Amino acid sequence: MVARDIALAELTGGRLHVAHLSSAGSVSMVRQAKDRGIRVTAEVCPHHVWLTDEWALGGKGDANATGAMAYDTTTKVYPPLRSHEDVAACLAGLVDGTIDCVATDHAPHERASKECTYNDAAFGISVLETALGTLMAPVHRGSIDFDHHDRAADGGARTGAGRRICTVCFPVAGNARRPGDLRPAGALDGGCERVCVHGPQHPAGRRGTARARRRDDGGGPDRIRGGNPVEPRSTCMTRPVHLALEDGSVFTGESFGAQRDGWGEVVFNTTMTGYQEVLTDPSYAGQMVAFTYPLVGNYGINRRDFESRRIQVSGLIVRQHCDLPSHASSDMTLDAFLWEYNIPGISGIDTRALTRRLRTRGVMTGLITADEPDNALRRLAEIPRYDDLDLVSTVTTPGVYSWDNGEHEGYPTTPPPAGVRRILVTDAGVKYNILRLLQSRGCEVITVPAYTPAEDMLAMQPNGVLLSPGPGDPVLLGDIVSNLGKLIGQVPIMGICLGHQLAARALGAETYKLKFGHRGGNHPVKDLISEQVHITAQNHGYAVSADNLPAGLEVSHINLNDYTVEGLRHRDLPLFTIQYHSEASPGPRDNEYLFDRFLAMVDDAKPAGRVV
Ligand SMILES: NC(=O)CC[C@H](N)C(=O)O
Repeated sequence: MVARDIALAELTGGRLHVAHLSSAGSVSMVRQAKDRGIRVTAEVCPHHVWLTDEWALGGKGDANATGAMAYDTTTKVYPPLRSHEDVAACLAGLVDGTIDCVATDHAPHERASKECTYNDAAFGISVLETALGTLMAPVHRGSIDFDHHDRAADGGARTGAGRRICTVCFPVAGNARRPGDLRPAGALDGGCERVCVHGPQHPAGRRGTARARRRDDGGGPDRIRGGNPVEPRSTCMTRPVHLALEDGSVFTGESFGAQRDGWGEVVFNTTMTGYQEVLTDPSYAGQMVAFTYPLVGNYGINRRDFESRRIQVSGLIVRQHCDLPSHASSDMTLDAFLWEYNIPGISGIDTRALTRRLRTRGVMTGLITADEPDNALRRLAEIPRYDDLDLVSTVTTPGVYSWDNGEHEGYPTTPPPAGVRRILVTDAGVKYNILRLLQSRGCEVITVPAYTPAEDMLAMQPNGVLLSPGPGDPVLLGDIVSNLGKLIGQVPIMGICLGHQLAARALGAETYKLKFGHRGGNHPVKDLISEQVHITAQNHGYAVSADNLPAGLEVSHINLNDYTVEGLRHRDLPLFTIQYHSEASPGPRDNEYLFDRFLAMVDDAKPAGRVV
């Protein structure tokens, strides 16, 4: 291929640049072409001047050590790693100027694309951190000069390999998107999130003053560096942050999203997908969510999947976040999304250990901060406790709006056309999918603030009222509970999650706090009416007590994990309630039947003071 292209360049007088030169044959062809005055330039990747195909056998290049590390997927590159002869030829070509520069196109990888068989692994070596380090190996060996300028045979000046390395570290992610955005390491606290420092004199080294960050690449750099004579001086830094918990434990990770402190009740969610819906679910207000699924952000962010207008969690805790999402509808990375809404994230912590701690100790208040751990723990004591906060007032809509695949201020003053049910949704933290599902079932959907007096709601002549989910402890919402007391019995009601808890309290039932709550997409719940078991999406930390239920109220759904109450119905009044997220988003959709059950109840009931 190189010979053909050189011949074409010679024939046409055009210019040829050979990218990723890697074989001895190609080096010699380029050398001869240059000697003959053909306009050809070439580049080589750092790994092709140092690593041989023996690295693929494991043992850090020791061909006799084939074993567990054989076919190390981090060595799968294109062009492939080649023989000693090829490597020597590339090195010689770099030294004598046949090869004009060292170039990399960086290939950071998600762990998953390298933690698989050699055949399945993606091509590429993560060079964001290793490029210079690898290149420095022959420099340290004395085979190549970093700075030396010599005079080539043709009289032109040649520059040392280090001066000819071309690295482009963008996008680095976070807020540094263009070269001009990058600032020196000292500016880390001033807003620059991640800085890549490449240079032979860089004093920090890998374990220097700034924490070295392993790129999301399947562990390539570390695995390749281990045992390598290279003293890597190419460092990618990120801001270390801590997650301090009420029980005195501190998890140290790396900052992503907004660089500011975040605090709230730390809860874990076991869903494997649906991070956009979770982050925008208003029921998470006042909480920092830890995903047990280890990779979050891999399909990016698109506004169609939002469940409210903004991010509602006060912090995000992940094992690994993905900087290179892959999805046709993705507008931005998870990192940028958090940045946009000024929400801090911490990644790189052992979320499994965190989850076990939360399961054992129960949910706890936490603080994400770059402050020293001792300080962080001291400050934790002053942070308001989740159970004492009225969070509904922070998420409810300020005004009435109607839903028609989007929000419209106000509501129609005329009754809906015949046959169309008017459903009011009280917004204590409503999720858009509730509105979507009602609208798709032919309802006129009007959302009202959580504190709307019952009389005002009834004056809007609804056919039914849906009590929305929402954040916080229902015990704190006495006003809403007494208001509901005036509504129950006047109009068919379905309550979801917080709506379920509030309706239960209005009828005289008790609620209590669960140790670590239910948050995920796979909770089995039995519908005692249909006798069917459904897999459900959940997000709640409180539950209705099955003991001493008031007369007329009976349990309709139970959680098959812990037998807690997951639904109630009233024997005499048009009311039923569900503790979990029947609207899904995220999670299994097989619970939408409850909306049909609600509308059947609406259709059975007499219209409240209005003739349809
Ligand atoms: N999703 C919700 O509505 C949650 C209800 C309530 N805040 C709880 O945690 O139990």
